Amino acid sequence: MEHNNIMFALITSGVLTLSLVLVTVLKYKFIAKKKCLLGRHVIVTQIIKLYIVYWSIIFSFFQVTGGSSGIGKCIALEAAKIGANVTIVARNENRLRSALEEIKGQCSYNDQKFNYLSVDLAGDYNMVKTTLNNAIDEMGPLCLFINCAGMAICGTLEDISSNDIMKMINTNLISTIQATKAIVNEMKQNGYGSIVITSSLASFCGIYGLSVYSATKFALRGFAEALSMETKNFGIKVTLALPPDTDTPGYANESKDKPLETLLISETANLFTPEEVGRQIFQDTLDGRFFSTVGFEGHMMTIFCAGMAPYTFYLELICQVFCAGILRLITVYYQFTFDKIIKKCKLDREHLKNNKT
Ligand SMILES: NC(=O)C1=CN([C@@H]2O[C@H](COP(=O)(O)OP(=O)(O)OC[C@H]3O[C@@H](n4cnc5c(N)ncnc54)[C@H](OP(=O)(O)O)[C@@H]3O)[C@@H](O)[C@H]2O)C=CC1
Ligand SMILES: CCCCCCCCCCCCCCCC(=O)[C@@H](N)CO
Repeated sequence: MEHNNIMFALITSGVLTLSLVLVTVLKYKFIAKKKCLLGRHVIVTQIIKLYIVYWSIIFSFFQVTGGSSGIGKCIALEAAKIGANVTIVARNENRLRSALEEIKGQCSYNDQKFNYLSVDLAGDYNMVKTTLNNAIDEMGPLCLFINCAGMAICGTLEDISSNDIMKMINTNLISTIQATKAIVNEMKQNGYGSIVITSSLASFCGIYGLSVYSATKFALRGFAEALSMETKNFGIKVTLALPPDTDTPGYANESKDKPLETLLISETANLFTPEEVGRQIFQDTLDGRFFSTVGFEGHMMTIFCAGMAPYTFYLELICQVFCAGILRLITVYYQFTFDKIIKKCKLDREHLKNNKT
């Protein structure tokens, strides 16, 4: 009996090993033809998947808009670490040059290529298209395009100037639409790649003091879902990045005149470092996920606010189907706390005003 068990165990493990090797060889042989696997559902064991995906990234070309600062720069650093050729895009050349030096410092291979492009992505479309496509001609087929340019100007609607409104619409919405339009055809012709649209948790929940900003970020959600539908049959994956408050230069700038209500409500989803957020966005993009966020509240909101967004794996779909109802109840509690914050800030402001008079 003992002898039979040993034989059975040996034969089973032999068959399993052989089938794993066979699957790997077939996948490797089939997939190796693709220059880039980003977003590909490489259905082999996790270890082999990581090896093949990361192997395919070496010397693949990535473009990161808003890559001279904050979250965009951190994503560019992650790409450089695993061997990608990286181009960062922004307006200010001094910041681009210093960011590029930092990114070069993270490279893993001597012949990785790095470049920067100084262009206003919300400016003339033909200039944007020419600039981005010249870089592609120079650096090779585009594998991953990350839209990270954006900014927030905080304040109640009556306090936001029409100039600020146009600035947020141009920077957050027009720049992403124009930059993506400029490269999408190239990616479709290649038949592979990934596009990241950086929105915000404020695209799931309109926030006091971020009315116009939330509008631009809600719009990016619709843009990402539609783009995902348009590109999925061309082997392209779209990732919608939904960061909570992230401690970047942009965050420091927007905090200068941020209403207390906005600060206290946004704090609900905590404050993260750009490294944490950038690493998560990069990893989720490699995994071909549609939603990318960090933190408990962020993940709860992607389950609750899924709507008609594409799901990436069955567990995510099951959570959305069975948890959306109860999460709706939980959001009532959050709305109750937000209302309390807003009432208290209003009362405090009135007391302060009365004490002054
Ligand atoms: N920080 C946060 O709390 C959160 C940020 N986000 C989003 O993440 C993204 C990055 O934010 P963050 O890292 O804080 O921002 P930063 O201000 O740190 O960086 C923004 C980058 O975008 C570039 N940029 C801005 N406007 C343009 C333009 N018209 N054309 C080309 N490049 C432009 C800037 O460079 P230059 O000025 O030289 O052009 C800079 O490189 C934004 O879309 C933001 O809305 C979302 C949620 C939270
Ligand atoms: C379903 C149960 C959980 C519900 C939790 C609700 C929490 C809402 C918090 C919203 C935080 C918005 C941060 C915006 C950050 C941003 O974009 C600004 N820094 C501008 O850059």
